[in-house]
Amino acid sequence: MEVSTAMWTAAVVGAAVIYWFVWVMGAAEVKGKRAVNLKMGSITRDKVQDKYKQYWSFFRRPKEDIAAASDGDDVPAFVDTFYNLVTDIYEWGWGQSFHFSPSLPGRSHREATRLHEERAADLIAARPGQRVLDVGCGVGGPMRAIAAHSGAHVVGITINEYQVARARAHNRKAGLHDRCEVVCGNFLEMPFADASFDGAYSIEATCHAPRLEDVYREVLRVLKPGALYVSYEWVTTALYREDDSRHVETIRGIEAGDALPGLRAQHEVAAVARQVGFEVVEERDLALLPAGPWWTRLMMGRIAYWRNHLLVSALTALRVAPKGVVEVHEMLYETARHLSDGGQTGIFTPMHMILCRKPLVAPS
Ligand SMILES: C=C(CC[C@@H](C)[C@H]1CC[C@H]2C3=CC[C@H]4[C@H](C)[C@@H](O)CC[C@]4(C)[C@H]3CC[C@]12C)C(C)C
Ligand SMILES: C[S@@+](CC[C@H](N)C(=O)[O-])C[C@H]1O[C@@H](n2cnc3c(N)ncnc32)[C@H](O)[C@@H]1O
Repeated sequence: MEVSTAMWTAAVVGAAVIYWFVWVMGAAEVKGKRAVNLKMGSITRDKVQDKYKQYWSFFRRPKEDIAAASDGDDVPAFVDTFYNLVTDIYEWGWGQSFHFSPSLPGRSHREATRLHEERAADLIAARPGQRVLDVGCGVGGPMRAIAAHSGAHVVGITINEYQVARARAHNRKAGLHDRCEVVCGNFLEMPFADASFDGAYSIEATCHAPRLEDVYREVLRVLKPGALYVSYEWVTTALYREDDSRHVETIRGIEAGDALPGLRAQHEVAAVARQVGFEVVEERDLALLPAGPWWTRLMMGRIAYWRNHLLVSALTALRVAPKGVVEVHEMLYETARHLSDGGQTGIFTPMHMILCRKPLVAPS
């Protein structure tokens, strides 16, 4: 074979391999966000690396320091930065629902995710004609599933503008834009009138609040008397021991890589709900048996993580993805390790469910 023919053959085969790697292997879970389209939210390309460094130096501090700094008031701005950095990577590698769910034998991750979301809608008895609030809605995976399942009108709030744009685009594409609304705002000071919702839910979102009571008080304010609120909370369980250095490392790793100002203990959640004025109807860790393990989805993906690491490195080298994406991806990889350790040891759960009711008569 002539040299030029060999070179052409190598070039064509190389291009086919790259095409296959980027476009065909693409997303780990849901097609729709491709690696070549990874943006870093509303951060301009040249600022990604700096923003990541600022984020990391803020959240890797001990939780006491985060709470002490401006009394926790800086937290929402850094959470916003976090979601600018991770939203596209989450969509690309996980899907449109940014949460975990118990695994179900014989069911796909997508089905298990949807059933976990529908369970929230059923717990608050959401139905057609109602106006339901999604506290910390992400790009709206749960919102669309709940609107479709219950027939209710869902209003979501997120601090991150980029997520608002993504969620609205997904709502339109799904033909649910008449029943799903998205608002950009802080769930610690919501731009909604008192007693304006028939129900509310939060899925793995209120863990970002520096003080849980602040977000629960806001939810209580906007609910009508008698309305129900369900939350899936990230907490440490009774198995967590502060004197075990491996436990501490796992929990610190989860907090730093997930923009959390400090995980709460499981037993604190109901106390906070009662303190702000809710009646607690039920609370239960949805990760406990007979539920299938939620963390296996993270562990099964080790090979996928390496493929994704190679992809983001190649795309950064080719200047398709902005500088800094590799670091963000690396941080998520580390976080996944801590999360699955937390799940396997049982010291952490991302699905402590609490169901509350706003009393019909305000306590005097
Ligand atoms: C509720 C929160 C987010 C929970 C999860 C949706 C995300 C937590 C960790 C994320 C991921 C970790 C590893 C990534 C992997 C390295 C990459 O190749 C593809 C995406 C990941 C799987 C990513 C996906 C989303 C998570 C599972 C928090 C923030 C309160
Ligand atoms: C892990 S995501 C979960 C999103 C969604 N519940 C889901 O399951 O797909 C957490 C969400 O909480 C939102 N959030 C965090 N802190 C917030 C705040 N102070 N005000 C409003 N939204 C906030 C984030 O922007 C993000 O949308």
